[in-house]
Amino acid sequence: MSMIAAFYSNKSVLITGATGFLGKVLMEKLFRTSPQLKVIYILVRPKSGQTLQERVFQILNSKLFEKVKEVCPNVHEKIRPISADLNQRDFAISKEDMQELLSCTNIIFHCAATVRFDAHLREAVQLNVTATQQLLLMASQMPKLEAFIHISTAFSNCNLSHIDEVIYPCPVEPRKIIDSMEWLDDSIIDEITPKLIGDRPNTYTYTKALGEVVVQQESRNLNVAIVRPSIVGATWQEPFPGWVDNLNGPSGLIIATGKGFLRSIKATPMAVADVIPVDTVVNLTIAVGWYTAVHRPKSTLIYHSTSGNLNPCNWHKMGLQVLATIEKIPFESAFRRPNADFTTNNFTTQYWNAVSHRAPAIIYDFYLRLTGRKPRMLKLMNRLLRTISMLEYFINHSWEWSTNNTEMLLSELSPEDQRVFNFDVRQLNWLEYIENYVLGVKKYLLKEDLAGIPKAKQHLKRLRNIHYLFNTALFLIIWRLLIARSQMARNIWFFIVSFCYKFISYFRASSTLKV
Ligand SMILES: CCCCCCCCCCCCCCCCCCCCCCCCCC(=O)SCCNC(=O)CCNC(=O)[C@H](O)C(C)(C)COP(=O)(O)OP(=O)(O)OC[C@H]1O[C@@H](n2cnc3c(N)ncnc32)[C@H](O)[C@@H]1OP(=O)(O)O
Ligand SMILES: NC(=O)C1=CN([C@@H]2O[C@H](COP(=O)(O)OP(=O)(O)OC[C@H]3O[C@@H](n4cnc5c(N)ncnc54)[C@H](OP(=O)(O)O)[C@@H]3O)[C@@H](O)[C@H]2O)C=CC1
Repeated sequence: MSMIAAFYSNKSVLITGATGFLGKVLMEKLFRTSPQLKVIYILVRPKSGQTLQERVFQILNSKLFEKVKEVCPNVHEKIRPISADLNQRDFAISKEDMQELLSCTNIIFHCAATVRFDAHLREAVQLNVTATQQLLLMASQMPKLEAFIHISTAFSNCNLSHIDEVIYPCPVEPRKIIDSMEWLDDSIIDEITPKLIGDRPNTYTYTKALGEVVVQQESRNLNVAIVRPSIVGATWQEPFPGWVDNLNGPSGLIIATGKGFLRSIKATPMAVADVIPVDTVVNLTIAVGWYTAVHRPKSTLIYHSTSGNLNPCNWHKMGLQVLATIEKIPFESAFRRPNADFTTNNFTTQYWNAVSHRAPAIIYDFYLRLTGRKPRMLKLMNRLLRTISMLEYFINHSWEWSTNNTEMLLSELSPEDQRVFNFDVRQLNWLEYIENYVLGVKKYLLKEDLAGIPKAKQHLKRLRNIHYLFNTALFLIIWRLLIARSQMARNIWFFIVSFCYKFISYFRASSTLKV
């Protein structure tokens, strides 16, 4: 029997961010491996016109939860959604709910965050720093609490190239930042943001670093641990390979490549692509919860959930495998034939953005206008290029993360736990993983049926013919213009024609001689 699974039986777990990508997989795994778990409280806000119950219902009825329902048929009774908004004071939780949380919670997994790279500093501080501080305050009033697990990111210190499993100090104290956000107006915050974030690329990584310092400073006598995942990708094995449900990280770029929108990207091909499957992160997180509660380490331990130092893959290999898979399993209704390349400097990037991204979008918009429809492709392309410019930092740098604590934890697990909560990334076969990832993007994100593959292939053939036709027409037009206007072009043309004529005549003559 798995010791970790047994540990979670009869426990009351509190998860923030349970409706997010990582949170859903965490909840699924906890229920599947510990069906005797007492309850999972999830802090949820109503969203997109859906009530809490409707949101939970939607999650439980998704494909991700199919296996759970087999082992834990009453799973819906064990999820207790609590109305909460982490941006509000006391999270806007009702008194009764707060009382229940304070008196019953055994383990907290704090996953909620804003992961947007362009979030305004005030918004990012509120969710990634202030809410963490408030949650710690709440946790300190929970008599039954055994462990508080905070999910951060491996990029919280991306201004360094070698990152250890320690908390690095921030030049300005998080408390001062929290206070100043309350009285500074937006224009002043906008002005000081670049100075505060320094050599980090965005407010996200900066506020996640502040969040870690808050965890260290305000954890009092709680058992606290921090998990730092790198770029979280689709599931590797569980509950099934390739599951993904949002566009973050590589997923959006895989779609953009497969649909033929993204044809080139500025990247360092040999830089490490530190992607980590979401189920690996979740297995580590659950094991960290167990270890922190049972072994009560004296200090806050940080665990890196990264792949680069144990089983590295680079962007070149990843890109090639993405393209190879898309060729086998094409996406439907592609805009152009998928054929992406890496550029390495600003000039070639700008050139290919103009020629390969914006020009076809302008031509397509022209076609839409001619056929009486509203042009939309250039707008879409500009948004994609803006998104890519924000991700570029992460595909043009390499980092080294030490994984001593993660490896120590792996060695502490029984063989059964190592199997059930496998986070040994050395066993990951990248080519297989990427293939399943692309397939998962097609099935679960784009919701495309595999029966449509022959039609998608047919569409790509049509696009190839249009491409050839377009290039031939373009060549003929340019040639016609040149011939009409330039004596030199005419001379070159006559030289080529006479050269070809002589060449053919020579071959004819030599073959006649042989006969
Ligand atoms: C030799 C040949 C080789 C061949 C070569 C082949 C080459 C081909 C290669 C093939 C691929 C190989 C893999 C390479 C992947 C590398 C990825 C690295 C990522 C690392 C990041 C992780 C680091 C840190 C990890 C962490 O710790 S944190 C988690 C990560 N956090 C995020 O990833 C949030 C990012 N996003 C935002 O920050 C917001 O999205 C925002 C951008 C502000 C826009 O924001 P906004 O414009 O306001 O609006 P949105 O609604 O958000 O989006 C607006 C529109 O863009 C769409 N769209 C949103 N996203 C994405 C996305 N990703 N990718 C694409 N599209 C996206 C959305 O569909 C919407 O489209 P539309 O509706 O217009 O049609
Ligand atoms: N995805 C990645 O590549 C990586 C993620 N991480 C970390 O993992 C954690 C989870 O990320 P991920 O699942 O990808 O992110 P998602 O964006 O998918 O999920 C974020 C979660 O936070 C919740 N949330 C946001 N704002 C509020 C609020 N005001 N009140 C209540 N809940 C709120 C969201 O709820 P709602 O559904 O209502 O919006 C959602 O459940 C984060 O801490 C992130 O920093 C770390 C490294 C990489």
